[in-house]
Amino acid sequence: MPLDLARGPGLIPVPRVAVIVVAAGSGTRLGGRAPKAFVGLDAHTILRHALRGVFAAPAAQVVVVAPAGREGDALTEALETAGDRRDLVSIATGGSTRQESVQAGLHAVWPDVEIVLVHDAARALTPPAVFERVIGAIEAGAAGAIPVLPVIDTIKRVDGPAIVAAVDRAELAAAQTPQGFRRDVLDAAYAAADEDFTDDAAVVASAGHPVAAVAGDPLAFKITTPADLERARGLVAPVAPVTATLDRVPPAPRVGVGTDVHAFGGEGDLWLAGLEWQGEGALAGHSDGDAVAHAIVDALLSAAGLGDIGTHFGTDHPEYAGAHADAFLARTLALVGEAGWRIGNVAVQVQANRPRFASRRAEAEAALSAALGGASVSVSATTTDGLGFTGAGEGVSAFAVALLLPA
Ligand SMILES: Nc1ccn([C@@H]2O[C@H](COP(=O)(O)OP(=O)(O)OP(=O)(O)O)[C@@H](O)[C@H]2O)c(=O)n1
Ligand SMILES: C[C@](O)(CO)[C@H](O)COP(=O)(O)O
Repeated sequence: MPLDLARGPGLIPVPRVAVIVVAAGSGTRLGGRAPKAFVGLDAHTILRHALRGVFAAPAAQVVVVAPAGREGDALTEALETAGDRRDLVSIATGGSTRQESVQAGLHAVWPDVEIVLVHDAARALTPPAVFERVIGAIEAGAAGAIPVLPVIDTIKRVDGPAIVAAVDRAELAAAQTPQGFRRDVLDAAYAAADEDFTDDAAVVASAGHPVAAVAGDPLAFKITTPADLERARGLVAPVAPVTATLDRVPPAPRVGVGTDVHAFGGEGDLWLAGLEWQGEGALAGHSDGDAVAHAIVDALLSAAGLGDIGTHFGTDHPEYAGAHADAFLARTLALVGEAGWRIGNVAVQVQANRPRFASRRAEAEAALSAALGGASVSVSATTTDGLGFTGAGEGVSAFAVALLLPA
């Protein structure tokens, strides 16, 4: 039965659509160092690219289903993509199968939502028009609709190494996402499902509902293997000027800058440049106030185009309250690595009357380098001839520069 709603200039409300973005898979076939959704395509992750397409669709709610432990990062990606639609974002924790992750997302869908689309983050380059076709089919009366592409290869049925039969490919289609359903149909089908299916259309079909097909899009391919990742990276890479060279242009290195300031007045001993300075006054801050480490974090994140320290370590990440440099730097190293970068070098300068760095400079460089996986880190220190707040001994300032190279 069609949803009894039509688009009109303020007369009849349009049905409210939620998009569940399942991003909790591990990506074993990709073989990456991070959950697949957090692997970089360019300066941004697969999840960020997927969310761009989702936020371009007419969604009233966007539920991102994240791997356990990565909910904060998923929230960051969603909020940064949402722009002025941040109120639409919800986060859920995924399960060990796609079906469990979808179920977790369904629990987070708001009560007034009438149409639910389920979309693989791994189909990161899906054009917004695909979302519109799926929504349109449901508004027109389908209980469910999925995008499909014709199968282009000749298909055989096999038994081990033996070809058993030819299969008529005209009867086949390759299923993509977003897969959309009337909310009541999807909820009931998921509640009743007693086996594991690879897509939502199969869950709904097992509950006895017909599912319609709409045209898919080649750009909605799923990033599954390293070859898929290369293809996606090629599609998002800026086009090199034809005059530059006939050879492939390698990705350019990127530099970033960061500064941080903390006032004295914290509790306990001072922590600065990854070292504990017993007998020196502590800096105040949400974490340990290590301005040197924080300036380095900002420099690395800015070089990678990943925002700044507030983006990844703000008050919505309570696990970093009181944390020391090693926790901040290790996480930052992972973030830039997942985005496809390795550290060339980092240089940081401290402005402070105290502590005196001369006797511990090598120790500080070693501690910061170790936290950054062995990257080259140089530390310099200066006073400001009694000028400014550092000259008055009120606090510490640090300025860092970082160079990133394509991984
Ligand atoms: N437990 C899972 C498994 C998959 N997915 C999501 O479902 C989509 C399709 O999964 P797919 O990419 O095929 O699976 P992965 O588990 O990510 O990869 P692999 O099978 O290679 O491990 C992806 O966006 C993935 O993040 C999920 O949210 N939770
Ligand atoms: C929903 C889906 O994208 C349909 O193609 C699904 O994730 C497929 O998973 P699989 O890797 O093809 O099993």
